[in-house]
Amino acid sequence: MFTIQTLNKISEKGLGLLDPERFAVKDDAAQPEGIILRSHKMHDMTLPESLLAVARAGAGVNNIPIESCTDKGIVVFNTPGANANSVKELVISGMLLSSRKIVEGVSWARNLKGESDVEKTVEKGKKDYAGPEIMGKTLGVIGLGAIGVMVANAAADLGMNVLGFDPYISVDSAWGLSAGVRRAKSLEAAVAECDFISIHVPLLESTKGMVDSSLISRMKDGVRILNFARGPLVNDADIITALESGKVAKYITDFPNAELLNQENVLPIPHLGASTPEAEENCAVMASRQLADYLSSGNIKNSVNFPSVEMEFSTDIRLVILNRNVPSMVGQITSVLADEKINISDMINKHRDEVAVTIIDVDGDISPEGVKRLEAIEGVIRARVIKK
Ligand SMILES: NC(=O)c1ccc[n+]([C@@H]2O[C@H](COP(=O)([O-])OP(=O)(O)OC[C@H]3O[C@@H](n4cnc5c(N)ncnc54)[C@H](O)[C@@H]3O)[C@@H](O)[C@H]2O)c1
Ligand SMILES: O=C(O)CC[C@@H](O)C(=O)O
Repeated sequence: MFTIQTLNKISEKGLGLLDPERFAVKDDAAQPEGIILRSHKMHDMTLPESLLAVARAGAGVNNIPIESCTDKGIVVFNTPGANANSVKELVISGMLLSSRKIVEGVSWARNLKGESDVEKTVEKGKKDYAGPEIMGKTLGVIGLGAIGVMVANAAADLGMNVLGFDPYISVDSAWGLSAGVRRAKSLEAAVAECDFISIHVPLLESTKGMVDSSLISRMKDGVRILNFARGPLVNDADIITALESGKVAKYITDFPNAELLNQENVLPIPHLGASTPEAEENCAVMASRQLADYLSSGNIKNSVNFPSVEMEFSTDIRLVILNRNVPSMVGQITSVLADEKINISDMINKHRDEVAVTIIDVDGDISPEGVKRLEAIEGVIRARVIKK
């Protein structure tokens, strides 16, 4: 039986896939083997010794201490693309809301409650809430992954001129882009001629503060910037200065904070990008499946810190070993098994950057001492036995 701890509310559509005979799902557990979460920040948490895997029901993993997880042999998963459509729809709404003064107009109309001739006042006052269409305007999309590609394509379908920038674009994303999306050769070139700029990159040391005064100075006056990726990608002090001078007309952000709320031209959205039943279910289903598969078979799909690996069971007993990607690991592991007189039925070894995964199906049982000998090999991070 594996214990799965949930650190946020996770859709039952996903958790319901976890067989109750094999998985106990709890929101409080001292020694869980698995964790499923959304935006809960794990950085201050002591990682339990029992923890084998963390599944992020979502895309961003900046709330998870990835390096510590890797060092402790904890496999971290995310759910690429599972909430992309939900974010795309909100980005398109964000462009429309900020261009057409819809929020201001709605708020004005609500305040007419109780007035005698509302129809007449509406027709007279509506001129203050006119705003331009987005068709024919230029959008710059920074980051062309699951969300960026969908945003770029939807904007092109709405008749916008779209420029995309992503120096690390994947082959799949490049194939998925509409022919109408133009490629910008640099970040500066991507933003220079845009009426709207939408950011869709992960929060990393290298992307933190990427929208700062220097980049803003390259933009058109009156540009509207959309941030549905992560707050710290935009330098708050610099965007506030630009909003106050009118250089930036609107900042539409899914990550409001106290300072930004003081700004009239900030459109604050309470992190609703992935808050649709569809996205919540897609993410929960994907996260639950990936976590259950790893715990019960050692197979890995969509991990952000260990390689993908998959092998059908060929016997009833399987060893899953997470190790450093250094020479002679497989030789040392198999010689321990030979010493223990254990026959290997099938085996796979995959590496990614500094780490590797070795799955070995064996014919006989392996003793706890045998597992300890495997774990004692320098470079082995973790070894465990799975019985089918
Ligand atoms: N608001 C929300 O609720 C919500 C929901 C989902 C994702 N997100 C955020 O959006 C981000 C993107 O999500 P995704 O699903 O598209 O991820 P993704 O991994 O599919 O795409 C990210 C893209 O950014 C590109 N990239 C990385 N560094 C770059 C740089 N310096 N310049 C340009 N491009 C760069 C990558 O090559 C990749 O193509 C996530 O990391 C997450 O932080 C927010
Ligand atoms: O779970 C959420 O509501 C937000 C998820 C989102 O920020 C993500 O990175 O996928």
